[in-house]
Order: sequence, then structure tokens, then C-alpha cells
Amino acid sequence: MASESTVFRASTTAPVNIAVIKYWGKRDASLNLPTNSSLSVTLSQRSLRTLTTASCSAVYPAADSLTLNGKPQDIQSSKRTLACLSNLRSLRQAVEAADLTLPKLSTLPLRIVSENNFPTAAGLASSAAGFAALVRAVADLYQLPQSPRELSRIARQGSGSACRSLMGGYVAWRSGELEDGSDSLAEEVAPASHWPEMRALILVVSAEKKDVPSTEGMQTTVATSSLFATRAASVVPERMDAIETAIRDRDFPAFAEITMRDSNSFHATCLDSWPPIFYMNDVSRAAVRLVHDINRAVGRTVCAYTFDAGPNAVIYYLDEVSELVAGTFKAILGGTTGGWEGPFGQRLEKVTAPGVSLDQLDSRAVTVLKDGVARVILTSVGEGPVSVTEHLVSEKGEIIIN
Ligand SMILES: Nc1ncnc2c1ncn2[C@@H]1O[C@H](COP(=O)(O)OP(=O)(O)OP(=O)(O)O)[C@@H](O)[C@H]1O
Ligand SMILES: C[C@@](O)(CCOP(=O)(O)OP(=O)(O)O)CC(=O)O
Repeated sequence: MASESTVFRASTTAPVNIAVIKYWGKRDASLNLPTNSSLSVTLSQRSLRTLTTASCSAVYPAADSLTLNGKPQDIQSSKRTLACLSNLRSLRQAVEAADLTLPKLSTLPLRIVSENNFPTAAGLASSAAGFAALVRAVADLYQLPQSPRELSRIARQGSGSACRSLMGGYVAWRSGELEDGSDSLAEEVAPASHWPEMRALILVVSAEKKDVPSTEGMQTTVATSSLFATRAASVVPERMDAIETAIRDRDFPAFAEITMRDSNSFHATCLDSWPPIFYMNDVSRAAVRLVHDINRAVGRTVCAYTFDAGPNAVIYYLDEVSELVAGTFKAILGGTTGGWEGPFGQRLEKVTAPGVSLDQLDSRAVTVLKDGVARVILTSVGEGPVSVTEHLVSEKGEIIIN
């Protein structure tokens, strides 16, 4: 039986996702509605994940609170977090109104505690995993009946890309057309099990906080880039159709070419902004060069790069060419970086020579990459949020710091 001092809790983990068709540009900044649809691959939580506990209790101080990586966050000035919490509370109120025997959790202050197992605000999509975990954990605490698709509408208001982290596998965020944003939702294009061989090698170029935050960068692009309108109106819609077909057919060369072209198109609109925005740097460009060199040397498209709002490269490839692709990057970087072990590194353990001979690669790009990559993360397509019993808030309501 619940008493005055009961602490209600629910915990979840949530994944990062990396877009292959990029979301860049808002048609409504307050509702966080995008100018174009986008599509991403959800990455395995065996490598990167957010763990969030949502709790509520009458013994807590009156204001809702969020502690991230051990530090209290000022959520009262974060409109986005407040929007997510207020939407979730309204849904809980509806549940309570329909069943008067339920505890009135919607009236209790929330204590939310979260940890990212990777750097926050460093271009590794922490906001995506973070807001997806926050929404999922509070929805579980409130025992809401809404589907991940419906919850994605709420997570979108925290951070656009977060709506895609509520599902596993291959996920589209449909931009929608309605002014109130009710049709701007994420949906699964294919589960991870449809194409489980997809691997992602993340080359961490810089784990520093980035120069131009995504929200500000995309506003500048929408307002000033003449390339941008064509991208949103025709380039992306055609690519969305084509990449969904490629995913359905498990056609890696098509998937890869669209992914690389879309990353290039997004960064071209950044360069075309005024003043120009640069997210990629010399190390990123060396990664681009090497991916093209590997594909040329192999004689077919076996790997694809993509870059978000920062210099880190994400390289997609299929497990069957691990030796060729990751093996080559390991031969270049292995001595200077860690991260090759772990659940997806097994095929590389015995690799001693590069899959593609280093003579076939641009030697300057090899040196720049070797000097510029701090760490790698070897991962895979993965599942959506998972309910867990590991809590970051004790039964008495104390914050647990790991
Ligand atoms: N676990 C979390 N719980 C709640 N909010 C989080 C969490 N992790 C990150 N955030 C929010 O996301 C912000 C970081 O988002 P930002 O877009 O700057 O970086 P990023 O997501 O790491 O990079 P990018 O979006 O370019 O990939 C943090 O300042 C915080 O407000
Ligand atoms: C380049 C991107 O990673 C941009 C992500 O932007 P955010 O989702 O971080 O932006 P806000 O909605 O303003 O929080 C591309 C993508 O993930 O689709």
C-alpha cells in the first residue's frame, strides 16, 4: 500500500541514433517541427546508452528536478524539458481521471536522475538518448498506455532527434504538415532484426563541446542559405523514398551512397549559411577521403560516412566486410586509440594486416586521421529503450551516484 512517504520509481535505458537522412531546419521552433523528414539507425545500447530513473513522491521538495551525470540541472529555465514533463503529466491526469483508485502521481514532484555513459554535448547525440530516456522513464512511472510512436511526439519537443530514439532499428521521423505538429512523429521503417548486420564505427575526433549548437546552427541555415530550400523541398523527399527502399531490400551500396550524399548535402547548406558554419574539420575530411579510397580499392561500396553537427565520423558497413573496413581503420589507428574491443570487435581480434593495403590509400589522409582520432566506438544497429531494474534513485528517494 502506498503511504505519504512512498517513492514511486521507473528506470529505462535509451539509445543514441545517427541519422542517414539529416534533420536540419525547423518550420516551427517552439513546437520543434522540422522542415524535412529524416531517417536514422538506432545504435546498440551495449556501447552507448543513457540510463534514467524517473521518480515521484510527496516527500520531495515541490519543484521537479533533474540530475544529469551527478549535477543538478536548471530545468525551470529549460522550456524543452518543461514541455515534455507537462505533456506527460497531462496524459497521467487523464489516466487518473478514468480510474479514481489510482494514486495521484500527477500531483507529486518529480525527481529524475540520468547518466550518459559517453560525453554529453559533444556531437554524440546525447540529447537524443537523453530526452528519449526521460520521456520513456516518466511514461513508465506514470504507466501511460501511449505507444512509442505517440510518445515520440513528446520527445520531439525535448530535442528533434530524440523522437527517433524511442524505437530500435531503422526509424523515420515524418515531418508532418499540420500546424500543431500532431502528425510530426517517428515510426519504425524496419526493426533491427531486419538488417542486424549493420555496423557503425564512430571515429571520435573531438569530445569537446561544439562551437555552434544544432538549434542555433539550423536557424541560421534556414534564414540565410539559398541551397537549403531545394534540399528541404525536393532533395530530401526523394532520398527518403530511395533509402527506405534500400533498407527494405537490404541494398548496402544504395543505402551507403544516399547516406554519404545526404551528409555532404547537409554540410553544404552549413557552408552556404551566412556567416558560414563549419562542423567538419581536416580530420573529418581525411575520413571521407579514406572511405572513398577503401570503396575504390575494393571495387564496390562497402562503407559509408556520415557527420552530424561536429567533426566525429560515423562509418556504416556490414559485418561481413568488417576485416576490410574496420580492419583497415584499425591498422591505421589501432596503436593510438582504444575502443576496438567489446561485443562487436570479435572479428577484428585476429586481424593483423589492413583489409585494404595502405598503399592504396591517400598517405596524407592516413597521417591526418592517425593524429586526429582520439578514440573509436565500434557498435551496431540496436534496439529501442529498455525497462531496467537498476535505479538511480533509492527506495527512500536518495540520488544514487555511480
Ligand atoms: N541524459 C540526459 N537527460 C536529459 N537531458 C540530457 C541528457 N543528456 C543530454 N541532455 C540534454 O542535451 C543537451 C546536449 O545536447 P546537444 O545537442 O548540445 O549535444 P549532443 O546531443 O551531444 O550533440 P548532437 O545533438 O550534435 O549529436 C544537454 O545539455 C542536456 O540539456
Ligand atoms: C545534425 C543532426 O544531428 C541534428 C540534430 O539536431 P537536434 O535534434 O540536436 O536539434 P534540436 O531539435 O534543436 O534539439 C541531424 C539529425 O540527427 O538528424
